[in-house]
Amino acid sequence: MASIAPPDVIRSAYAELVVTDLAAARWFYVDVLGLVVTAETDDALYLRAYEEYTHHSLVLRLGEAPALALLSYRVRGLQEVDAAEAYFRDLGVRVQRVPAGTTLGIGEAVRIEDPLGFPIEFFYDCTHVERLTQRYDLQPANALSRLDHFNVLTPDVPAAEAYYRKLGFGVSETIEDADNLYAAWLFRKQTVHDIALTNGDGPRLHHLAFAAHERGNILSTCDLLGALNKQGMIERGPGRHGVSNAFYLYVRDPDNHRIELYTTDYYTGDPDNPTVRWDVHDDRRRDFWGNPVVHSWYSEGTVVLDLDGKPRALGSAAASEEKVRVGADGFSVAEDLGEGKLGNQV
Ligand SMILES: O=S(=O)(O)c1ccc(O)c(O)c1
Ligand SMILES: [Fe+2]
Repeated sequence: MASIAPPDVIRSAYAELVVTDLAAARWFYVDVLGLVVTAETDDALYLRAYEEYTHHSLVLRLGEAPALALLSYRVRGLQEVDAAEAYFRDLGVRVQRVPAGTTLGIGEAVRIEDPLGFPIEFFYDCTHVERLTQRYDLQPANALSRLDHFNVLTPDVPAAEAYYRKLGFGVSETIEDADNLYAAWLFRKQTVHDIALTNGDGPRLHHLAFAAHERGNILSTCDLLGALNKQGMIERGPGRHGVSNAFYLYVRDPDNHRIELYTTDYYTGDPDNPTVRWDVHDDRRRDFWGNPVVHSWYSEGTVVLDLDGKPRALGSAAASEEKVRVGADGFSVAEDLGEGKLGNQV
């Protein structure tokens, strides 16, 4: 029997995070990161970045405990929402068809619990709102332009990569060695990734990333956090990634969700775009300047909910990149060298 074609996914479009203090989250995402409020209710905030005309790219919903409630992809038309329903019913995963307005601003959609254990949505119709690309009168120094990607923790990266390749995603970069595939970056839009797969106990969310137009926007967030004496919210960076070539900063929000600010990756739109394969022993892979990766970046992630809002149990990862002896991480080599010495110091 002919296999059913996957839905035509355009891009990673929005995520819904559960936060335990909506006012604290509003301060962080609006007053500090500068996201724009499209809509606000007693228990939810609908936020977007300056280049976005679709209703939102981030929903913050008040709840008991921090969690990821949904990762949502936009597809190329309502017929692709139908295609998503057919594809995933055939795949045998849990599928829900939800009416327009289930999420404010979003039309009819299909929601699934994907084979990796994540709550995923596919939609097309949505409310259009003012695109603020040239509203320089509103934009702060650290303005963000758009949601760029999701990064998820999963115990079986090879299986996850195969699942997303079957969904029509291209593989832009990987981190591997002879025995393991530790991480993979996959795309539908013509940049490095819409989804990245990070080896670790999962399903958990590793981070959501927003793109900025230039490094200065990201450095302004660093300066703002310092000025507010909130520099402790910076987890990793600023720096230059090896994988993706992007300039980056990772911050943790009041509920410890990880947000990446990201700029200047590269075009991947030609059909023969080559996959960049990094050896896990190359200490430029995670930070091109060889700066160490902090332990929390490897070990911590956000709990994921199922479609009933219940936290998912975790599967444990077999291999661990963190344990591979690499100078850049400092951390792993330092363990070998005893107290205080960084592996990349002579
Ligand atoms: O740290 S990595 O260089 O592997 C990296 C590359 C791109 C990303 O978006 C990321 O979060 C992490
Ligand atoms: Fe990222």
